[in-house]
Amino acid sequence: MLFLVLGKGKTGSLVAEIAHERGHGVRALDINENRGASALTAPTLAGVDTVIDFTSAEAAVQNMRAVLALGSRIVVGTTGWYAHLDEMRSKAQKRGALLYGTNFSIGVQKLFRLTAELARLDGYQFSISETHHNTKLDAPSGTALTLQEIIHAARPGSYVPITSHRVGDAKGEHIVTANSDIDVLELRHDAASRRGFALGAVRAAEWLAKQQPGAYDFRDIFDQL
Ligand SMILES: NC(=O)C1=CN([C@@H]2O[C@H](COP(=O)(O)OP(=O)(O)OC[C@H]3O[C@@H](n4cnc5c(N)ncnc54)[C@H](OP(=O)(O)O)[C@@H]3O)[C@@H](O)[C@H]2O)C=CC1
Ligand SMILES: O=C(O)C1=N[C@H](C(=O)O)C[C@H](O)C1
Repeated sequence: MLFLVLGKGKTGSLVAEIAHERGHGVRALDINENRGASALTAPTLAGVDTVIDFTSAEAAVQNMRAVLALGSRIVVGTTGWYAHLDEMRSKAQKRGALLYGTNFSIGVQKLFRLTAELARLDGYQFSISETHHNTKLDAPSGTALTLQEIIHAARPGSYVPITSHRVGDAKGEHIVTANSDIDVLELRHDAASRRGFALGAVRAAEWLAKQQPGAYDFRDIFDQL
């Protein structure tokens, strides 16, 4: 397959490396080559199976609009753009295809499922802590917001605070804590490197290349990889 990776930063560069290791053709664009989604034209996308975006929230929205308008497929790992989710889902259901996820690590997908199970426990107060590198632009992390949404789905209206920490080059730690008067339960995922995110994104791009137009959340499809 041929993938076009948008963003040559910490994660995008690893996505390109892993896609190449898995035998795919890879092209990559940085901000100077794709400012305002300027590179995302029909000639650039001709022959590309899936575009993969690890840029910024503002750029990702511009990139999704351009890719979907041309009827192409895009995997979006970038976080912080979810105020535009309904718009992007509706565009992708008509033309192209979109797969998005706050976290492409399979370990975190398991954490999501375990959190849904834990959140069914009565008599506990839930809280979330996330720790990332100090160049991260969004807070709370997309993953922490997903964890909060999962707990709210089980316990509507409950107070679930998120604490964000920014430390050195921390790759991404998420802790879900359930506190009662008699005990404390914790679920913790700590990324040792960015490889889990990048590998998940490449596998998602391989999967999306074979799908019909539509909008897909990585949480709903990772079992199919
Ligand atoms: N879903 C997941 O599993 C994961 C999600 N993420 C998310 O991915 C995003 C990127 O993270 P990370 O790699 O750490 O960030 P980086 O800042 O290291 O990389 C982002 C890169 O994208 C570049 N860029 C900005 N706009 C464009 C554009 N229009 N076209 C091409 N490149 C562009 C930036 O350039 P410049 O710096 O010059 O602006 C930068 O080099 C974040 O939102 C992060 O939260 C990260 C890891 C896992
Ligand atoms: O910016 C990051 O680095 C990460 N961002 C994602 C998020 O916001 O949850 C996923 C992962 O934790 C790494």
